[in-house]
Amino acid sequence: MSNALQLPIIDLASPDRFSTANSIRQQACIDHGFFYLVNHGVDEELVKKVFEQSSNFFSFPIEEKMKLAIKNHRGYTALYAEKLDTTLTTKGDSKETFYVGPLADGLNQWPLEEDLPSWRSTMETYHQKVLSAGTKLLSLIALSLKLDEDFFGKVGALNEPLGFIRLLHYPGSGDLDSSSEEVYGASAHSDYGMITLLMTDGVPGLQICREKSKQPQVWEDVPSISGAFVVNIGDMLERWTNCLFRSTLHRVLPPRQERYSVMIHPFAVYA
Ligand SMILES: O=C(O)CCC(=O)C(=O)O
Ligand SMILES: [Fe+2]
Repeated sequence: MSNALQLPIIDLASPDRFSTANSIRQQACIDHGFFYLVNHGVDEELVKKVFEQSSNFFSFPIEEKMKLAIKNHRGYTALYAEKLDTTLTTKGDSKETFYVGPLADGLNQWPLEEDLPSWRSTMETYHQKVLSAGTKLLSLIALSLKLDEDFFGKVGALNEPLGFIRLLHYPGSGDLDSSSEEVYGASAHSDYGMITLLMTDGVPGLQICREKSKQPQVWEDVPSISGAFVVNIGDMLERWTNCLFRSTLHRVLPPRQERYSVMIHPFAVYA
């Protein structure tokens, strides 16, 4: 069963920080665990380039992509290689992924510049810009918890920005083997870390289940808003707030037409 829902919209540039922090607390983080973020300062042109470059990489033949197979949590994972809901007995999620980790430690794997010009610089710029939006958002989240704006910085949660970008490609149903198995684009899970900032190409598929222990589970569609990030609270922030904030279960249905998304878990993913 699924319904469309209206998630709260949070304006990162709003001058009224205290009222924004109140909306973040109640509607965004307590009621839903998911919200839209607008006026976040990440340029639309840059987002467009990230999607173009993502599509350029995923359109390579599998042998080429496997040359960058995942190592140190960076690089390529093939279709069906990951299964976010480990209780499922199906073959895996119908998506392929490319991971870009923190920029400073030299562990990232990059496509060759001659194969994909500006690929690396596009991803590096995106990484930095989203990290900066995430830092601003965390100061509002701190305010919403009645903490000092710079609380997360002071306790060291931003010291080493362990940002991981995940580029995702969900092939359309016409490009997948038809099977009777129940395969998801991304099966049901909650995210680790503090927050996730997600951008999609607008193709539907994302759903959330706000009451994970209620049976039968109710899944609601999350429509995309052009240019807005979909932000969700991760397990660590749920833990740190003693379950006041919600790390909401979500999944992606296998899309009929192909779908791209890009997400980043900006901070403290291992802590
Ligand atoms: O592609 C999406 O819309 C969300 C995917 C997701 O939730 C994840 O990979 O953690
Ligand atoms: Fe997720």
